[in-house]
Amino acid sequence: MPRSYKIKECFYTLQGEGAQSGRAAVFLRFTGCNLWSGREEDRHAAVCKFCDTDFIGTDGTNGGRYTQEQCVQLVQSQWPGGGQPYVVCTGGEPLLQLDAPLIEAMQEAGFEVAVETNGTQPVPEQIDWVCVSPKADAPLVVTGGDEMKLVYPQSEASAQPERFAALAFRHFFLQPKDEPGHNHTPAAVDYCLRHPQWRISLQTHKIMGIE
Ligand SMILES: C[S@@+](CC[C@H](N)C(=O)[O-])C[C@H]1O[C@@H](n2cnc3c(N)ncnc32)[C@H](O)[C@@H]1O
Ligand SMILES: Nc1nc2[nH]cc(C(=O)O)c2c(=O)[nH]1
Ligand code: SF4
Ligand SMILES: [Mg+2]
Repeated sequence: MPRSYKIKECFYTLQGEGAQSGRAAVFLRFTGCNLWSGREEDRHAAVCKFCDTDFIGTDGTNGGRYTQEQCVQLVQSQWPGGGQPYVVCTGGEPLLQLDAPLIEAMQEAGFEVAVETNGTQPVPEQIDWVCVSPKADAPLVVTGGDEMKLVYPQSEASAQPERFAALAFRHFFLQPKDEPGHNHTPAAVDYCLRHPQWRISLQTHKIMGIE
């Protein structure tokens, strides 16, 4: 039996966040995370408490259990043609499942492959774009990449931006934490004004009302 990947959902939209914001992309969302079960009753005790995403199961749009070949076919089926095909692997924590053979198969199909990761798992080196979003109190093993996208604020001292500012990333973003009843954008703006190494990343898909 070939190995299978558990996919929550797969859809075509614009990347809403970070340096690639505005770019058309297929999102491949892997099921499961190592920092939260995904169940609301466990959120208060999770390592990562502010997650905005449902990553349980395989019941989303185009979700399912897929072989490597089926994953590539699914991703290809979402791309409209033209431009540089681009896939963003996210989750949950994609690097619990995404491996070098699947990355290479998507690249052979013409895709540039990006990953959104919490930085707790090693990154296969052939990936084209690495976005790391560290979480307070989770071990950070990925200390370089294309972009650091830190959700701000995280109250814990271990997630202050200063802790990450000297790491080997090309771009440094603060992304205001989306938290019901709070507006964290002014604090993130203020931090960026005082520390020009950092830029703001707004979740523009939420502003636009798209996936
Ligand atoms: C849902 S995560 C999946 C990928 C990976 N597990 C991670 O944390 O990077 C995708 C992105 O959304 C960010 N994110 C999650 N919840 C958020 C929230 N409430 N407000 C702002 N960004 C959030 C994460 O930090 C990460 O950059
Ligand atoms: N449009 C859009 N952009 C995104 N960038 C990162 C996302 C994610 O959930 O990983 C995301 C997402 O869910 N939608
Ligand atoms: S690490 Fe990522 S997917 Fe996991 S709970 Fe946190 S934000 Fe959500
Ligand atoms: Mg999202």
